[in-house]
Amino acid sequence: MRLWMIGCGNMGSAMLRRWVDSGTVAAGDVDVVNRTDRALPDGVRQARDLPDGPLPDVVVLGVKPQQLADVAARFAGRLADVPLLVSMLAGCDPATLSAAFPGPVAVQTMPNLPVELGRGVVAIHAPAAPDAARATVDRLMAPLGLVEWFDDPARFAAAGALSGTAPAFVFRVIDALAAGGRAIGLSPQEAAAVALAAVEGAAAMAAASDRTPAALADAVASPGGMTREGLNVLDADRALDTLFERTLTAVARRGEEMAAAAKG
Ligand SMILES: NC(=O)C1=CN([C@@H]2O[C@H](COP(=O)(O)OP(=O)(O)OC[C@H]3O[C@@H](n4cnc5c(N)ncnc54)[C@H](OP(=O)(O)O)[C@@H]3O)[C@@H](O)[C@H]2O)C=CC1
Ligand SMILES: O=C(O)[C@@H]1CCC=N1
Repeated sequence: MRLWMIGCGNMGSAMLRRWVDSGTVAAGDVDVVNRTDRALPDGVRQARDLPDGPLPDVVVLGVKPQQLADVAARFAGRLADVPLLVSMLAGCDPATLSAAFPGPVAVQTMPNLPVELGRGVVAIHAPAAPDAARATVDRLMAPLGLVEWFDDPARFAAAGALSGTAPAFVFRVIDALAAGGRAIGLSPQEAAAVALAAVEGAAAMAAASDRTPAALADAVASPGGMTREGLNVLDADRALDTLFERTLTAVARRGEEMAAAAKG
């Protein structure tokens, strides 16, 4: 599959590394347009402009949403006959993408950073995409992790808000657990190592188990033991639930603002 990627920063390069590592795309079949060179897989070509020659099978758009108008002004004409445009721009729906880039079938996605390890989530929204385009997108996204299509825009927005941002919140949780470890006497290095290993093990166990996370938490909490005392703090007044409800509500509200701005 031949790809052109316009904007290949933190998120685009994570996807690209997985595509190349998994053999989904050959590095030599990828041309990246960035404003400056980035560390990308060997064999990927990068430049300041689109290459001459035949059009690719797919254009992947990975700039910031605020840069959509600029890149459309520069590249839309050249891309009019490309079959498929896959965007990762938060808030830019298929209609907005098609208005900016007339011609290709426009597919809105919301990936997250762990796609680099094939352990990510990719939410996809393209209700009008024909079956052939959907099949190409599925082939491209399958090696990245969990792939979910949402025809309903509100559910896509909610899923993307959760999946796109959750890695950042989990990274914060790792740091917060380490801070807790320091507070009870561990060195910074010890606390960081123990917190990360505990989160990694717990996430892997939750993924492998047929028990719910709540049941697994109960399995950790021996009656009358240490864990129950800690859970009592987290659960009091729904403290942790309330914190994440407020967090995701703020995320969703910002997503709505970005979607409104993208529509102009
Ligand atoms: N980071 C994440 O976890 C997620 C990000 N996204 C989406 O991915 C997109 C990119 O985000 P992210 O990777 O974090 O941001 P980055 O800033 O890391 O990447 C943006 C890339 O676009 C390039 N770029 C900017 N302007 C132009 C231009 N005019 N022409 C060509 N290339 C350009 C930048 O190059 P340079 O650095 O040289 O300016 C950079 O490589 C956003 O739309 C975001 O909504 C979606 C889900 C998760
Ligand atoms: O913060 C953002 O807007 C992007 C989308 C989800 C993750 N990063």
